[in-house]
Amino acid sequence: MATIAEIKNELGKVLYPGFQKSIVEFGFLKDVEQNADSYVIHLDITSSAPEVEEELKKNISTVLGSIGVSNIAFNIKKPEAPKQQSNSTSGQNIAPQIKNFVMVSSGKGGVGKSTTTVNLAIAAAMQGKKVGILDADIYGPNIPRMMGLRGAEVEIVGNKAKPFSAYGVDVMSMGSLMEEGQSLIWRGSMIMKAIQQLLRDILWEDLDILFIDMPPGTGDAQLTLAQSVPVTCGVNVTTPQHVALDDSRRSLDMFKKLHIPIAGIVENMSGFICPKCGEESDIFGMGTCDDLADQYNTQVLGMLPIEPAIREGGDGGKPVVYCQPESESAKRYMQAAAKLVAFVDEVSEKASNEAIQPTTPAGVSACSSK
Ligand SMILES: Nc1ncnc2c1ncn2[C@@H]1O[C@H](COP(=O)(O)OP(=O)(O)OP(=O)(O)O)[C@@H](O)[C@H]1O
Repeated sequence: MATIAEIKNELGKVLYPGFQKSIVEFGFLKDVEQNADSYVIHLDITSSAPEVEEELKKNISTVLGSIGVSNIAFNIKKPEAPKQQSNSTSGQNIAPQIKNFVMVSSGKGGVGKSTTTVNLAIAAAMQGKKVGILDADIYGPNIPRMMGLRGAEVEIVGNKAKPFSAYGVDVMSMGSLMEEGQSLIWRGSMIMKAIQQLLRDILWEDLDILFIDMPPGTGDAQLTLAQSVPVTCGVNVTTPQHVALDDSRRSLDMFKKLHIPIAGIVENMSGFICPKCGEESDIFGMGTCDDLADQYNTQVLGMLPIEPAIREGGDGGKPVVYCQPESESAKRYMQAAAKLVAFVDEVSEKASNEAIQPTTPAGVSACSSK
């Protein structure tokens, strides 16, 4: 007769469908109870998709069968299935009022991902789109500062939070929901819940495009997003040095594995524009992203120079594209946004959301190479 400890130990081998972490690591296993004639496995999962539940039951039965336990009952708590048509791999589309989602990613931190998100989003709004920014960079949420919203109080309506509005764009950030300076150690399950709440519990209006500033790298946040909403396309931000490009490849590979169309690469800190004479000089290299774009069958959306006005705009909450529209950087952001908007329009016209979603079967991680 197996003990509860042995059963829990075996359950540590059961991966959560679509991820490479176990139900125990995610904190989804709540309890194991022994009744007169069965063991009850209590789970609290984040997906409402029936296939996730089925897959879990099957895998748990197999694993426990290997230690001679066959009399199993399940008590699975899960969110209510959304009524809307389901588009993403988990069977969810938790923010159906948003037409398009643009995931802005980078292979590593500090390359200018948030700066790019802010300026591209405002540029798209200036070109007539109804735009929002979701700052999902849980490790360094700095969009509020960049949008001049630092310290602004979140307004709660009913049980939802109302996005801020700045420079013609709706904005919500983890930074506005956490206390300033608060640093959290995020476990996988917390990241998943946080990302889903940022989509579900924020009063997003009907938007043409929601730009999502992701944490750097390729982790649970990216996977959760791709499983929660149909992501229209991804934008990769990198600096031109070859070491940065190597990290970028990981981020671009992630888009491919998640079946997210790649709208393009933004080469940031590409050359330096002298604020005194306006001359452009090469510092980290320029144009190195062209080959990368070719390899991934995509385009370079723009090459943004190191321009003090960009940093000042970010630090001071006065985005360059809006506040200094005559600057070289502002013009390049406008061009990059025009290319991006054209791509978004093309993807959403050509393919139904269903067709552009991750297609990995339950139980196979979207990021595994199997
Ligand atoms: N082209 C640029 N010219 C001048 N300064 C820039 C440029 N791009 C970004 N910066 C500055 O570099 C710093 C880092 O930028 P940002 O916060 O956008 O990077 P990030 O990739 O989002 O970082 P993190 O990984 O911490 O979220 C900021 O101070 C920003 O103002």
